[in-house]
Amino acid sequence: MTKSVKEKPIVWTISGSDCSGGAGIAADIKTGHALGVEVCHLITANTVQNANRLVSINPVASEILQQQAKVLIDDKPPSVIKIGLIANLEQVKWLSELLAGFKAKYSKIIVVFDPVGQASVGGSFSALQREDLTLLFHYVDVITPNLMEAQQLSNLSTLNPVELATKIAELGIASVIVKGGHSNVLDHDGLPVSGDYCLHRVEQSSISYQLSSPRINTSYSHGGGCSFASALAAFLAQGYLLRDAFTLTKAFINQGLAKSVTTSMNKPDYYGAFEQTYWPDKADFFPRISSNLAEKHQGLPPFPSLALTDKKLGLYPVVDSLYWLKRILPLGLDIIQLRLKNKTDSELEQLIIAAIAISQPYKTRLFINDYWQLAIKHRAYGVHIGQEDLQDADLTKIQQSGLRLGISTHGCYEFLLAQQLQPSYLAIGAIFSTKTKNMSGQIQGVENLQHLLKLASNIPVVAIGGINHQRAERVWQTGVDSIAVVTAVTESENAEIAVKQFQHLMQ
Ligand SMILES: Cc1ncc(COP(=O)(O)OP(=O)(O)O)c(N)n1
Ligand SMILES: Cc1nc(C(=O)O)sc1CCOP(=O)(O)O
Ligand SMILES: [Mg+2]
Repeated sequence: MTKSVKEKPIVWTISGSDCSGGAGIAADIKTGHALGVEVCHLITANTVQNANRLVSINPVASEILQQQAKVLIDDKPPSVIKIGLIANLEQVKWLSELLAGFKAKYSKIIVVFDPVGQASVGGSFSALQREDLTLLFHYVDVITPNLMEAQQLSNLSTLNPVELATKIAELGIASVIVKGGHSNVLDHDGLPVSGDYCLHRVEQSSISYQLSSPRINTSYSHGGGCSFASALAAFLAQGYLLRDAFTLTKAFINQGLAKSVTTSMNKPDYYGAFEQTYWPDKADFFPRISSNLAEKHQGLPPFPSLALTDKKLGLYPVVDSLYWLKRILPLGLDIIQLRLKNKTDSELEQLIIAAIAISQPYKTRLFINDYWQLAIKHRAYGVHIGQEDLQDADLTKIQQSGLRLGISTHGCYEFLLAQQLQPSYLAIGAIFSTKTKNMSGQIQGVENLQHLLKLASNIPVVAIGGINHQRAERVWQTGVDSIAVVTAVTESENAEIAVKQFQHLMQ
């Protein structure tokens, strides 16, 4: 079904027009449409340029921009505003005032700023210095400089993206993404990589995300920077968390660069336009996630498989007591989880010992949630670990003890990172909202589950969160290997019948 304009999130782009059609507004509109958002455009300057040179800038009067903002704000209010070329100080002042008003009235608007400085064909787009933009920085949520722009913004000469981003964040911007497309970093095999770094401040602390991909060489990248920021804006407008919007954006850029390689080969000396393609859905274009967790476990062998011959895992009940285990184990399931919460240490150990003993006579694989030390100690079949516990869990120990490992993920960043660890299965949640656990901000929906399944290697995937009988069919049709449920079994009128109905659906 096609989305109506009303259903589509709206992104405003406030940037310059590139008459050659490769960068600026043209790139923003093509990117937005490729990714399913509506784009309104306020043109800050009418540039004269072609593939070889930048001839002139020609700013548009702020009064016209203000009139455009005024007629659009009630008619097509933005979820995200993407800012590109700002041509002069008068525009900085106008934009700062506009954003101050919007931020006061519509607190959810996200502002993404791509600080367009140098033209890639040579020449400068604007004489504005970092100091001239100070006022504007107050209203920017995410800034996306390349390495050169990051050096200008930070007043540092280093090429280290961490140092650059940290310094830029001091300007008062919550999230800084330093694009590494122009860096000279090599991977372990001496091949050039393109690494992007994101520093994200949340309240008093900060989180960082680092993505890397093999460098794609093409001379058709004109407008790639604008497309990066507008893709990020489009994903954020669709409700993706920053880490997922960042990952999807990197994949979109890789996909576009790869597409233009063939064109580039025909005309190697011509500087052509970046190709905006479509929703990134090929695993090959998604980046590698660099993180302490991934580095720590590099070289760790895959976790043991679930040895599922050629059938799917099917229904995966997650229960919180021995009562439920005893009731459900005789129903012929391939997998079950004991998820204990709010127990004392001695209660936990006794319950886990008993659960393992009770499940012995059955073919059902018993996973213990959270308590990996006890699962190892008492030789459970497997352990399920969530994102909060993943950093501290000793995966090497779990691996060496022969336990199977399941990992929870919520969105493409966590999914790709967990997949790099090669667990026995990956869970994706929450598919729908659920009363069992507070998953706000992490609801995937069936459409996103479908996108994530395209990134899956041969590791079985479990869908979890808010899945009941009514919703199960749609979820099962995506091709997942298993559906995990809590309340659809434990709060059903008759658990045995509920299990049978799910089993029937997943035959
Ligand atoms: C199959 C499956 N998927 C996800 C979860 C959630 O695990 P986690 O993120 O560790 O959260 P808690 O269950 O500990 O609240 C799960 N248990 N099982
Ligand atoms: C325990 C749990 N983990 C989730 C995740 O997304 O990681 S969702 C969830 C709750 C599942 O319960 P119900 O089937 O009752 O909705
Ligand atoms: Mg947990």
